[in-house]
Formats: sequence, C-alpha cells, structure tokens
Amino acid sequence: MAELTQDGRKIGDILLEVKNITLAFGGVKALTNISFDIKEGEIRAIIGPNGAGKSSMLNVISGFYHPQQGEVWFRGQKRGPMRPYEVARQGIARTFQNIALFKGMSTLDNLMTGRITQMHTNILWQALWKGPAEREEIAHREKVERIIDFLGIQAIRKTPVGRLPYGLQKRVELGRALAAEAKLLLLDEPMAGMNLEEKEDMCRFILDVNEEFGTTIALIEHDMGVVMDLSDRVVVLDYGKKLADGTPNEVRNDPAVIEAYLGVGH
Ligand SMILES: Nc1ncnc2c1ncn2[C@@H]1O[C@H](COP(=O)(O)OP(=O)(O)OP(=O)(O)O)[C@@H](O)[C@H]1O
Repeated sequence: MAELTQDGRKIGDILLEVKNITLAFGGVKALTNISFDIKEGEIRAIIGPNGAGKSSMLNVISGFYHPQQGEVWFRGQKRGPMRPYEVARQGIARTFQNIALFKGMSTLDNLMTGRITQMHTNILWQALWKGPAEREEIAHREKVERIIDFLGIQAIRKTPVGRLPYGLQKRVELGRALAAEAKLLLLDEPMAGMNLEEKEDMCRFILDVNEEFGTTIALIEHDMGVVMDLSDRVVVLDYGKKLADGTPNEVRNDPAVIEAYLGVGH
C-alpha cells in the first residue's frame, strides 16, 4: 500500500529490511541486534555520534561487511552472503565517505564506470563481434549524457576529476552512483566537507533524484539541519545499538537521542 508524504511523494512497500544484525570486529561490537526497514521511494537517514556504527551498517547493506548474525532482505527476498559487485548488480549503488573516484580520469569516463553493472558484452565478445558492443556503448553513453545534463556538469565532462573542487567531485560521485540506475542509493555523508552553497546544491540534487527517478535513498549525515529537511524517517544509532527510529520530529524530541547528542557535545 502506497502512502503519500506531505509534499506529495509516493512511499511504497518495504524495499530493504535488516533484521537483528550483529557485527563485531574482534572484541569491538560495531552493531548489536539492529533492525529497521527502508521503504520504496523513501529518503531514509541513518544518524548517530562518531563511532555509532553508521558506516558499518551501510557496509553490511552493500556487501562489504558480513555480519555474524542477522539477515538482509531486499525486494522481498532474503539475501545470502554476497560480494559488493553482486549487491550492485541487484540494484544497490553507493557513494563513499572519502571520495572514491578515478582521479586521473575525466568526469565522463568516471560516470561510464558506473555503467559497468549494466553492461552485457564482455571483452571477448567485443573482439569477436563489434556491432552489439558498439550499440551497447552508445546506449550507455546516452544514459550518462542524461545524468551529466541532470547534474549540470557539462562544463567539466572532459576534466580529470582530481582537478575539480571538492563539492564538484562529490557531485560526480553521485553521478556515478546514478549511472548504475539503482533501486536503492546509499550515500555515506554526501555533504561532508562542503560549504553552505554546495550543501544546498547537493540537497536539491538528492531531492530531484528521488522525485524524478523514484530512487529510494538511504544516507548517513552529520548535519542535523540537512537530515531534518531531507528525510522521511530517521534511524538513530549509538554505540552500535538502535536508539530511536521515526519521523524527524519524533526523533528530534526523543529524550534518549537528545541525551546521546548532548552527551558527546554535538
Ligand atoms: N574494519 C574495521 N575493523 C575494526 N573495527 C572497525 C572496522 N570498521 C568499523 N570498526 C569499528 O566499529 C565501530 C563503528 O564504526 P563505524 O565507522 O561504523 O561508525 P560511524 O558511526 O560510521 O562513525 P563516524 O561517524 O565516525 O564515521 C567503531 O568502534 C569502529 O572503530
């Protein structure tokens, strides 16, 4: 059953669910018995003080970490242990806390690498018969050009990304994740290190992606203003445990959340 948000966006059924996830590194428990869901069309934030387990959670969802306990369900199916590229092929794309682009390559080429999960022909096939590979390349190129237009980055399409200012590199990284045409987009601190104007731009792009492509988005963010403005629901972690889960308003007024944040001087 779809529900409508105040601004008229449609939120559908559960797209991804984590159930009782426990993840430890040696003696350090990064996540303890964490459960929550992400619904189709939703913008979902994961927040919490430093070391709360946010990135670990994203790494579990994207297949980089494998929890000792718990289950991940995607599109109604329980997932077996999966490698990150298998998760990506299933329709989950992500960006990283520290930008992970190919710095010497152009914006365009970086975005093309985002198409890899969608490519059908391989190198042998390309060598044997150029036709289909060429047609495929053209189709991928068209998709990437649309993303370049959407993000307003035509002027930097040939620029090596290492030469771009930080805010633009973050935008290219978002573009690469978009190029994968994922159902679920995971953004690890998309506004970290940005000035106010860059943050406002990034917020706009996240909302536009969600509205225009219907992409479900889960993001980790430290800027509370951004989290409260952008997200439909927020899950709060602290010391690897789930502290609260609800609408921005519910979470903002939760005494346990206020305590956790005040306690670490936020
Ligand atoms: N690969 C790893 N090896 C060992 N310990 C790890 C690893 N990844 C995370 N941890 C530990 O797990 C805990 C949670 O870390 P995590 O990075 O998930 O927190 P976070 O909420 O994302 O923090 P931050 O806001 O500072 O990025 C920390 O104690 C961290 O040191």
